[in-house]
Amino acid sequence: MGGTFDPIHHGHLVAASEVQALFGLEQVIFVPTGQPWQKSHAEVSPAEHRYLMTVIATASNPRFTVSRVDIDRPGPTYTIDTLRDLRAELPDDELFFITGADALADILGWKDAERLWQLAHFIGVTRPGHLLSDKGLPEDRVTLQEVPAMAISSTDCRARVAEGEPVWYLVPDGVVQYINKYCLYTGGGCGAPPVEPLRARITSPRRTSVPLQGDQ
Ligand SMILES: Nc1ncnc2c1ncn2[C@@H]1O[C@H](COP(=O)(O)OP(=O)(O)OP(=O)(O)O)[C@@H](O)[C@H]1O
Ligand SMILES: O=C(O)c1ccc[n+]([C@@H]2O[C@H](COP(=O)([O-])O)[C@@H](O)[C@H]2O)c1
Repeated sequence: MGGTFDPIHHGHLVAASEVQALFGLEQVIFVPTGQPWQKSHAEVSPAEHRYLMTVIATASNPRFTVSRVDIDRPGPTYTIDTLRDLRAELPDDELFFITGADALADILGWKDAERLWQLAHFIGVTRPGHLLSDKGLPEDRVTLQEVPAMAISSTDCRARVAEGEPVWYLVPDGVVQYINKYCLYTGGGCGAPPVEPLRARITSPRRTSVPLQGDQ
């Protein structure tokens, strides 16, 4: 499932969980966009924040994982590249791309749209306020799927935080706390240290200030 996830919310998670169960998918890979070229760049939070919120939101589900392919690839994010990268990582697996009704309606305007169908099967899910239709799309490569209606959008979540309104239960608890910690969506930072790519921290040497028993 590709998305800007700014922030990830329960609408994304319910749709992914429902499709995973109905289609018997081994795993759902959440792929936060690097530079979503159809959204105003100035308004999109740094990719590392969006990636970490997605990791926090999905951590408890053994069928959910998060990929860095889009945020590690420079330049605008195109699904044709996402699917090629995932295909290279998973050469033997069948790929499904989960997308909401609003995104599905625009898909013919995506880069190399006519080639997308060779790389994955597309599952379009219902979304309150948007008509779900596969008109003009190849029938054998697109499946429409009704999912429990969650009238939540990232836009609304950002607006609520900016107004000082709660986003509890619209997004996972850990994401609420992450938003507060880094003062996201408030129009200014709050002195929290900037996030570094997780990769860089994992590869740096481990240190402990607590001497282990028997040391000295
Ligand atoms: N409530 C929802 N129900 C079903 N699908 C959703 C829902 N919210 C988002 N999606 C789908 O999830 C994918 C990623 O969405 P995205 O990260 O852009 O979230 P968003 O809520 O639409 O964000 P924004 O409000 O910033 O545009 C898209 O395919 C979108 O259609
Ligand atoms: O490939 C494209 O041209 C393209 C254009 C717009 C959106 N997408 C993908 O659609 C998914 C949802 O995007 P968004 O902007 O609604 O978060 C995400 O995976 C995007 O990379 C892809």
